[in-house]
Amino acid sequence: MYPVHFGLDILSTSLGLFLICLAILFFRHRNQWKLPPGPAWIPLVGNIRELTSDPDLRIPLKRLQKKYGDIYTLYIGPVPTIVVCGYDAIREIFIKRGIEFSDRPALGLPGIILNGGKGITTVSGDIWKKQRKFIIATLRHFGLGRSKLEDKIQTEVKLFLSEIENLNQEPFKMMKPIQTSVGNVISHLVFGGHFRHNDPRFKLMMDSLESFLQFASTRSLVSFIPILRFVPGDFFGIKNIAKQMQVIKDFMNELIEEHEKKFHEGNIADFIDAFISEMKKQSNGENTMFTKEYLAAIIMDLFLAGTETTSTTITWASFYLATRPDIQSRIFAEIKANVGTEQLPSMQDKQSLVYTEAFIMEVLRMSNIAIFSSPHAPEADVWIRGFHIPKGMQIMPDINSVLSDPSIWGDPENFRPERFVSEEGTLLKPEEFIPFFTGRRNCLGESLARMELFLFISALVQRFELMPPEGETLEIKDVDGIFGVTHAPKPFFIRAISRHAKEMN
Ligand code: HEM
Repeated sequence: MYPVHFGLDILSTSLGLFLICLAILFFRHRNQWKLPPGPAWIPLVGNIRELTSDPDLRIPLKRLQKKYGDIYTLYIGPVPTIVVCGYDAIREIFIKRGIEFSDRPALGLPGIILNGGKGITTVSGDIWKKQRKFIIATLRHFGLGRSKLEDKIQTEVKLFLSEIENLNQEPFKMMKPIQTSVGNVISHLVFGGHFRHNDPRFKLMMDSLESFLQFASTRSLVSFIPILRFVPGDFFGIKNIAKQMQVIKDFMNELIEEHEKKFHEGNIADFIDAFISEMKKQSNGENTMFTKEYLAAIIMDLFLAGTETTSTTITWASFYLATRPDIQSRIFAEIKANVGTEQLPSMQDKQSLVYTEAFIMEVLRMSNIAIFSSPHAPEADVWIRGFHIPKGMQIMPDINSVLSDPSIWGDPENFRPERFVSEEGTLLKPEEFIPFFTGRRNCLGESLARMELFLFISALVQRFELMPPEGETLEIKDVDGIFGVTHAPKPFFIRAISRHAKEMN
């Protein structure tokens, strides 16, 4: 008994002291800074109660915006966070004053486990500027936004279509095959090659990526309360996730070593080669970001940022196609009239496939996969609309508040691709359409993602008719509402009926 009591005394005293320190910090914050208003919070867990008050995260966020206005303070665990809602506030802060708000806040636990702050997505200041410039220039060199890359994507589209064909109309979940396909598009750019859909090494790496993303989700308890990592044992799965991250790091390091062995300055074939070349040029410089550690972290970021996002969007698209046969028929009719059914749609066809592109935009708007974008931080102390916010404080743009704003879209709750088509039949591109966010730190892979979405989705509709499994119905209430790193649909089954086989019967 005694040792237990002793242990509890120490624990309760430490906890008490910790809470007092937090309270002091809070009142110092309030006095020192003039933070925007927000709901009362509980030390350590912050506003977790408000954020989890509805399984659909968008509902409490709307409630908070209504009560506290377009800029309010929310405690995510113990971390004070400024939430920015509505297009006007987002434009004012992230576009007009973008230079001041392009940093990232200090790393949370997922970032520490992921790359210790060395990848592109988590860095700030000068390192971020140099890295972003290098990555964009190098990816462009290897075809980003050009026909060179289109050929590589089409290779993956064909493999994806034959995977679906091989299912012989059996019900399947879209996420797995599409994840491998878009992961392979990144592989082409980064490693200069791709992996078979059943390659065990690639599969292990992709599964580990998925586990990491689930762990890093905004709703995982340790993301809210990083101090929980010190709880003995592995109740929160942190050791397990660190092990999975090691699998990914080993995979990346093996590929980097293979590239180093074959490296030839006259034959720079992919992103890794280009980075190694720069590493050699800068090997004498101090504080260089061209090191093997940075390279591994950047590649990991490109996989993480480029795979889950695109595959989740295509999975949402397959849901809307399967549940809205009227829309699916209209897309197919457009493809049939403008491209035919023999050759796959290409980027050249995009201009004539206005309704197909409008459908993709509506999927991006409705599914709204990056609800909180990524956190930003001011590079110095700043004033916004009369509030005084310290350097480095976490600032979250609420993208959903823009993509579902009735004053912009009229009927945001309805899935209606026509909203992106003008009376003259041309594609409308409203500036408030910001699924890739906006400003200086917007999505670095937007042009790649939009190319992939167009080529995969148009080919899917050209070759297959998607529908729910036989005798079953599928509705938005069945799939809506997993708010992890992305807003993903709950797993669901669909069937793909080959249009060619249907015609032959
Ligand atoms: C439908 C697909 C995608 C969506 C909706 C999406 C959305 C986003 C959003 C909202 C951000 C945060 C921007 C910010 O911090 O302000 C972001 C950042 C980023 N995205 Fe994407 N993304 C997609 C696909 C891709 C792809 C294919 C790549 C591959 C290269 C990629 C690479 C990145 C990177 C590297 C960043 C961090 C940029 C930085 O910190 O400077 N994304 N994306």
